[in-house]
Amino acid sequence: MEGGRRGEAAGTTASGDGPAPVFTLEEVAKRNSSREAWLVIHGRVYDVTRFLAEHPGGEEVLLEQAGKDATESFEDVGHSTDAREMLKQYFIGEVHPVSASCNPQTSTKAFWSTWLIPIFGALVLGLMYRYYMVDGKSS
Ligand code: HEM
Repeated sequence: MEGGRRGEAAGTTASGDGPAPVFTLEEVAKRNSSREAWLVIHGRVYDVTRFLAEHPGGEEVLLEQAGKDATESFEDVGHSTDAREMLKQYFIGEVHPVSASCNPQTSTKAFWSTWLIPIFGALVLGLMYRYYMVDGKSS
């Protein structure tokens, strides 16, 4: 496959064994131009610089996402299995877990799921308990 050959020829750093390099979101954010374009998809960092001109969806959309977490846009397009396979060629490392949790996008989501929803659930349960207990006693 042509795509595979290109990936190997460029000697992708993280394709071998051993732990993958870890990057913070700040490091990724600096690579946001056609000179150097990195993006994050599902917590993994991809260097798409040499893919810009080849992307079937165009260079524009990749540059728009460069330096950022592109998971949502990548998934919204409904990329094929082939496209997902291609990701491997551009993989350069993982996102630092702490820097990822500082990402305003994900941390807002984490806040809702880890705190607000359980607190709300507990409140509803508490109210229901009170309501039924009081009701039960009075009748
Ligand atoms: C390294 C990451 C990416 C790879 C390897 C990739 C690969 C591909 C491939 C192979 C296609 C052809 C259709 C398919 O097979 O699904 C495609 C289409 C497309 N991609 Fe990407 N893509 C990447 C990231 C993105 C991102 C971040 C966006 C942001 C919006 C995007 C937007 C699109 C669009 C709009 C199309 C055209 C869909 C169409 O015409 O039907 N892609 N991509």
